[in-house]
Amino acid sequence: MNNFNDIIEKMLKGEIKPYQLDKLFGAKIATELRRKFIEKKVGVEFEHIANYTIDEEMAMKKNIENMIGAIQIPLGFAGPLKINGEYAKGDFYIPLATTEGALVASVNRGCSIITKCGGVDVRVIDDKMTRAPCLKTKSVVDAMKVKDWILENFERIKEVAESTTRHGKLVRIDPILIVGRNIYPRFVFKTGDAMGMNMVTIATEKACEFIEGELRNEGVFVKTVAVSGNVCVDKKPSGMNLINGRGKTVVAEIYLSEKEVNKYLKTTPEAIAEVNRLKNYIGSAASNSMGFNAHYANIVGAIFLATGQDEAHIVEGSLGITMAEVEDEGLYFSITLPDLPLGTVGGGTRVETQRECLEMLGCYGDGKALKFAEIVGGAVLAGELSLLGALASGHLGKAHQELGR
Ligand SMILES: CC(C)(COP(=O)([O-])OP(=O)([O-])OC[C@H]1O[C@@H](n2cnc3c(N)ncnc32)[C@H](O)[C@@H]1OP(=O)([O-])[O-])[C@@H](O)C(=O)NCCC(=O)NCCSC(=O)C[C@@](C)(O)CC(=O)[O-]
Ligand SMILES: NC(=O)C1=CN([C@@H]2O[C@H](COP(=O)(O)OP(=O)(O)OC[C@H]3O[C@@H](n4cnc5c(N)ncnc54)[C@H](OP(=O)(O)O)[C@@H]3O)[C@@H](O)[C@H]2O)C=CC1
Repeated sequence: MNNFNDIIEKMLKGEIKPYQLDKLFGAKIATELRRKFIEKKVGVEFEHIANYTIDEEMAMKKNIENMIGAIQIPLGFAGPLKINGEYAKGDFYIPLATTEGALVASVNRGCSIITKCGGVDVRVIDDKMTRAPCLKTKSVVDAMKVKDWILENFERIKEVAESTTRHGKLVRIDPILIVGRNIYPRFVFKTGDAMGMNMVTIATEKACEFIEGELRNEGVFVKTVAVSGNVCVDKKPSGMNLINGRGKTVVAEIYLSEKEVNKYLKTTPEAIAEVNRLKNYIGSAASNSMGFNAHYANIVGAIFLATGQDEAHIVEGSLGITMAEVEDEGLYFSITLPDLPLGTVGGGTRVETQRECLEMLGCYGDGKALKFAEIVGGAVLAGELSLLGALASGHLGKAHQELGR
C-alpha cells in the first residue's frame, strides 16, 4: 500500500477525494487518512478526536460519511427514578449526555423526590410516525380528484407502501391538505421499535409512484415534487405536531403533598403553580412560543444524545405543556410530550456507546420502544419539576453559579 504521506499529498492535490478512501483502504485506515488530511488543512492536531472505541466499519455503513473520529460528551446519570408505567415498571438509572453544569443535578433531584414520593405515573397515549409528500396537479379540480382517489384506494396504497418493510404499517392518510393545486397527504405509520423515518420515507416514496401511475392511467396528471412536503412535520417546531402528535405522545404525572413540596423543593405548591401559569402559559403565549414548558429540550436532548436518537428531533421533543395545580393543598404536576420521535432499534441506537446507554435502561432492541418512551417521560417530569421548584424558590442563579461556572 502507498505510504500515508503520499496519499495525503494526493488528497491535498485533489487527486483522491476523502470519501473515496473507504473503498480503497477500508474504513479504519480511511478514517485515519481523512483525519490527518484535515489536520494538515487546518493546522490543528486532533489528539482527542482521534481517541475512540467506535468500530469505523460499522459506523461508516449506516451512521456517518467522511468519518474522521469521534467527539465525546460527558455522560452522567440521574436516579434511581421510580416509574409506574404500563411498560416501564420499577427503578431506572437515566443516562444524560450534556455539557450544561447543574442539569444532571437538577434531573437527579427530581428523580430523588419522585422516588421518595411513590413514583411517577406514565402512559404512552399515541404512537405513530408521519411522512407527507407534496404532490402537484394541474388545477384545484384535479387536486380534489387525487384526494378523493387516495381516500377511495387507501387499502391498495397501504399494500404497496407496506411491501417495502416488515414492521412498518400504514394506518391512515390524514389530513390530506390542499394548497392551490398541490396536495399534501400525511401518511401515518406504525413503525414497531424503530423511530421510523427511513422506513416511512421509503414506503411513502413507493406509494407516491403508485398514485402517480394509477392516476395517469385515469388521465389525471399528478407529480411528486418532494417526498417530504413539510406537513410531516420532521425536525421543525410545528403546531401540527403539537396538536396531532408525532412519534410517541407521552403523559407523566405525580401528586406531591404540601409537606413534600416544602421539604424537597424548598417552596410551596402555590408558588410552583404561579410560576407555571405566568411563565409556561402567559410568558409562552406572549412570546408566541410553542413550548408551554420550561426545559423539556434539556432532558430530551441529554437522553437523545446518550442513546443514539436523531439529535435534530430534540426540537420536536421540546414541544409540550406542563400543568401545575394546587389540589388538596398539595401539587398535581404533569408533563405532556406530544411529539417524541424515538426508537430502540435502527438509526444511531446501534453505535456502541449509545447501545450501552439503552442497555442501562433495559431498552435496547425489539419490544422496548414504548418502555423507553415512558422512561423519557418520567425523566422529563423529574427535570421540569426540579427547575420549576428552583425558579419558585429563587435558586436558579445560585445553582448555576455553583455548578456551572
Ligand atoms: C442544583 C439543585 C439540584 C440544588 O438543589 P437543592 O435542593 O439545593 O440541593 P440539595 O443539596 O438539597 O439536594 C437535593 C437533591 O438534589 C440532587 N443533587 C444536588 N446536588 C447534586 C449534584 N451536585 N449532583 C447530583 N445530584 C445533586 C440530589 O438528588 C439531592 O437529593 P438526594 O439524592 O441527596 O436525596 C437545584 O437548585 C436545581 O435543581 N436547580 C435548577 C437547575 C436546573 O434545572 N437547570 C436546568 C438548566 S436551566 C436552562 O437550561 C433552561 C432555562 C432555565 O433557561 C429554561 C427556562 O427559560 O426556564
Ligand atoms: N430518510 C429520511 O428522510 C430520514 C432519515 N432519518 C434517519 O433515519 C434513521 C432512522 O430510521 P429508521 O427507519 O428508524 O431506522 P432504520 O433505517 O435503521 O430502519 C430500521 C430497521 O430495523 C428493522 N427492524 C428490525 N426489528 C425491528 C423492530 N422491532 N421494529 C422496527 N423495525 C425493526 C427494520 O426492518 P423492516 O423495515 O423490514 O421492518 C429496518 O430495516 C436515523 O438514522 C435517522 O437519523 C431521519 C429523518 C429523515
